[in-house]
Amino acid sequence: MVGTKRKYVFDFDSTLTQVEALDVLAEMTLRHNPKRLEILDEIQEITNLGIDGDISFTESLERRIKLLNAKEADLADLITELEKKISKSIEENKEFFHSHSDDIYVISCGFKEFIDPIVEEYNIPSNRVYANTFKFDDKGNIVGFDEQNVLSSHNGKIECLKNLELDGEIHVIGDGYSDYVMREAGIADKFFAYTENVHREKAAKNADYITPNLNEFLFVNDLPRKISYPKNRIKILLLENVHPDAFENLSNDGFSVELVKNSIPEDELIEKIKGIHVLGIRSKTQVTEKVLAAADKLLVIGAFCIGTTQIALEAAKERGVIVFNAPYSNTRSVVELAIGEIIMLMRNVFTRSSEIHNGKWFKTALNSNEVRGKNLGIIGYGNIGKQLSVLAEALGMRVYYYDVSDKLALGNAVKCSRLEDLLSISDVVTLHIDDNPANKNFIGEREINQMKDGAMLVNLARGFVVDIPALVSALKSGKLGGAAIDVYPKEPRSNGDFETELRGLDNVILTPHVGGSTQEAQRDIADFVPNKIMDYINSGNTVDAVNFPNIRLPKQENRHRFLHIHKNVPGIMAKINEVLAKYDLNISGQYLSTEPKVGYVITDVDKDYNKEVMQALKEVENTIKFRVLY
Ligand SMILES: NC(=O)C1=CN([C@@H]2O[C@H](COP(=O)(O)OP(=O)(O)OC[C@H]3O[C@@H](n4cnc5c(N)ncnc54)[C@H](O)[C@@H]3O)[C@@H](O)[C@H]2O)C=CC1
Ligand SMILES: O=C(O)CCC(=O)C(=O)O
Repeated sequence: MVGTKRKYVFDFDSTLTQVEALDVLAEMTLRHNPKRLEILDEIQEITNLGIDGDISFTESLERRIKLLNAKEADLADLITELEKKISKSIEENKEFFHSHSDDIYVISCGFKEFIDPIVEEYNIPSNRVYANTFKFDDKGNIVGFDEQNVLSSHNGKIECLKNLELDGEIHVIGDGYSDYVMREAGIADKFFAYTENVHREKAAKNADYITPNLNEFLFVNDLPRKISYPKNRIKILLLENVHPDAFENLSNDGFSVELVKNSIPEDELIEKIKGIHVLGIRSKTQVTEKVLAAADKLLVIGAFCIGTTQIALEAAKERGVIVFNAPYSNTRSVVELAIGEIIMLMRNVFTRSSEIHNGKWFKTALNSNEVRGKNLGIIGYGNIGKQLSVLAEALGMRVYYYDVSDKLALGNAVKCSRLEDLLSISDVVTLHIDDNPANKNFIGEREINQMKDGAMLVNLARGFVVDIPALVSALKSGKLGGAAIDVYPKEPRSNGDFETELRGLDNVILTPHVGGSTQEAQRDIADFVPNKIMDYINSGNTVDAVNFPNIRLPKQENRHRFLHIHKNVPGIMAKINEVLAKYDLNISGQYLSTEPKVGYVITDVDKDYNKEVMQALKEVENTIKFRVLY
């Protein structure tokens, strides 16, 4: 055991465990009581009044025990329940309790009958647990508590700690007012407000330090801990109203997450990005080289969408910033909208609908056609294009497709090797090419002229791929029979006014870039992208990264993991391995993946090593980023 001068005094309820034990006991004993809910509320209120110091603790205890109606026999079940409710970060750091056992005390206003067996697992013996004890009658009913015990009285913890006469610096870790007062009374040196389970304003306000979990406490005190860096220190900024599930997923894993509704312009982002470890965006936020240069802590960018050209991907790579996207989450949503729009355009539905909105009845079959048997030309036969192909065939359409890459036809779809072949045969042309800047003005006057007279154009890809003035003039002249446009060369950063030359034209469906905006897609993205982010932060995995060598890593158990991102220059791996050899590390696995510009090497090592090796690895020439994970 390691002996130190410092002593650690832990509270029990809501600190070592996630719950207040007497509340759990009440849930059990009142299970069959018809007034259960009322009594539970009352007990909870009394608990809080006691914890916050608003009524005397003795009074709180007396009133609760009376309402509890518990028996000695209930305690075994309570202990079983509490064993399942140990605070997450306490459970993770069992090793700390074992290695520092001699310096750890529990001072609680709870009861030894259930605290002792719980903390025994954490190597804290009964003689270092200070708590109340129950009084039982001869039938085994809990009828009271030992009133002589100082802990049953108001501010009893002060008295208890004083009586212990501990030497050395005393740190108190707890969630309530009764913990803080030990510091206020001058018998503890520091009070850490423990907020993993409950954030009590009074305790937090009076704390020397607010610790959201034990990892943070161990980190700031440089004590042995399960994880290298407390997750609450990792700051995540999510822009553009990403689905709240993303916030939940990332916060539940312990990260500090901020949600912002809109996209923010470059100059604001340059300021806001400082100190941020993870940035989440959708299609509007431009992550430029200047933004990346200001991003002093940035590790990952999550694009909560498919497209990633809004991000300076190369610059991110060179700075060791990994980019993930959600390549499939909104595919189906785009496809369904495309199908709907194709039918609406072919039936001229929006024209008819606008007429009625304007008070005009015009029943006609003019320019209204079924899609069955018509030719659909899909440009870009990727994830969206292919799925659309299958659904369109199911509706009886004849599908033609064109793609720059060689793509296998699904169903009876026919591949066109020249764009003009597709344009000249299609009744509806739909664009699903990617957001590569080279696709600018992909459909212009020349391509429109190659289309059938009266054909329809659908664009759910990117605004810049269509030359809008050419489209407007083709719609006005009647060369094209209609269009459905979801994306625009310039889109606003947030909801509000918007102007486009396409406004007011007949049989033109205009939507505000909502192809992927369904509950299903956004929920799926909010699951997919955070998982990628967490996987990289927590274990170094880069599988599915858009701009980075992909490495799928095995889980490391009982090892430390070195993540080294470097410029891919000759001899760099030799230098890294030279350092590892110099410090005599025992390597259990090494994984390397490189791209022309960067290399990513992961080394799993035995836990005992000279920590100077970390600085030495950071100093290897051409190192971009270095992290240790455990
Ligand atoms: N409106 C919206 O809300 C949404 C729009 N999108 C857009 O849809 C695009 C396509 O998405 P996915 O199908 O998932 O992408 P994908 O990458 O699976 O497919 C794109 C296909 O286009 C092909 N392509 C690229 N340039 C081409 C060209 N000049 N000529 C012919 N083929 C070309 C590629 O070879 C690839 O097969 C995304 O890049 C994004 O810009 C995606 C999701 C939602
Ligand atoms: O809904 C979004 O934020 C963008 C959808 C999109 O265009 C994409 O996923 O690339």
